[in-house]
Amino acid sequence: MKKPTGHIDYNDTVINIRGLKKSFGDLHILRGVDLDLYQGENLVVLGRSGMGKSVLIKIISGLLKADSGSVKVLGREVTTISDRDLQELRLDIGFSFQNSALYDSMTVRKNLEFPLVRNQPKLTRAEIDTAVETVLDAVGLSQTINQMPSELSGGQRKRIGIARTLILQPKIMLYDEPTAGLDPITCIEINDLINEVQQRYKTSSIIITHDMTCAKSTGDRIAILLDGQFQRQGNFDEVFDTDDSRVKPFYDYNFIQ
Ligand SMILES: Nc1ncnc2c1ncn2[C@@H]1O[C@H](COP(=O)(O)OP(=O)(O)OP(=O)(O)O)[C@@H](O)[C@H]1O
Repeated sequence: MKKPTGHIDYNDTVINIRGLKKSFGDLHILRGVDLDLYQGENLVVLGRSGMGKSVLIKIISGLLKADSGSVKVLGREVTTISDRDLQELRLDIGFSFQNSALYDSMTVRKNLEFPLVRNQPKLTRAEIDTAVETVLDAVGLSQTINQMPSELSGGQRKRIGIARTLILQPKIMLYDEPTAGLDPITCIEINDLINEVQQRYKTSSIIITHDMTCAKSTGDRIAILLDGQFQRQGNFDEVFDTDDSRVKPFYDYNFIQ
């Protein structure tokens, strides 16, 4: 499916990162990262393994602490935020993990209800049912409501994982390698779903991927993390219009070999 033209507001940002640094001992991973995410935008983050892409989104969502720099998410400075405010902010951030992180002992329905019941205890049974049915419909898996995760394919688990994130109606989605380990057809379906989520839920998203088809079909903008900083940003064609030997292999490996 062709990428739909979104509703990106380039006058409004939901994430602003300036001078972000993070080291683990002598390993200097993020070395002064600057990045903005615009309202309604899908931003794809590329970079070699170990460059710190996952560390970056963990810092954005408050799962890891920055060493220095500023990380503003929906106007809140997460480097100095209180635990209570962070908990509240996290409700606006949907984190789609690589392994889908479903509870294997619960049905799809229970998996989807779980974050709702925990975070919105006053909802009625009917409101919970409607919310579950709505997100399942959004990811095209209404028929799986009573199934166990073990009965689902990898692509279906990925979709349910995304649905479970969407049920809290986050403003920001963070996707960590959404197509990893999936066959090419299922990858295309997940890419389409990411674009549908952007349109339907008006989310702003960061998508970490090594999959160039995913980058091309979901990214309004691509940012490449090189040596601890974002050194190339632009649309897909712009970032790969280069002879930089650190950048070209991403493209060549996927599209030429
Ligand atoms: N909690 C931690 N403690 C120590 N080192 C860590 C921690 N988290 C990440 N690292 C290190 O930081 C580096 C960056 O890790 P990260 O997972 O962000 O890489 P990545 O760019 O997402 O890689 P990949 O593409 O392989 O997923 C790695 O060397 C990793 O070992």
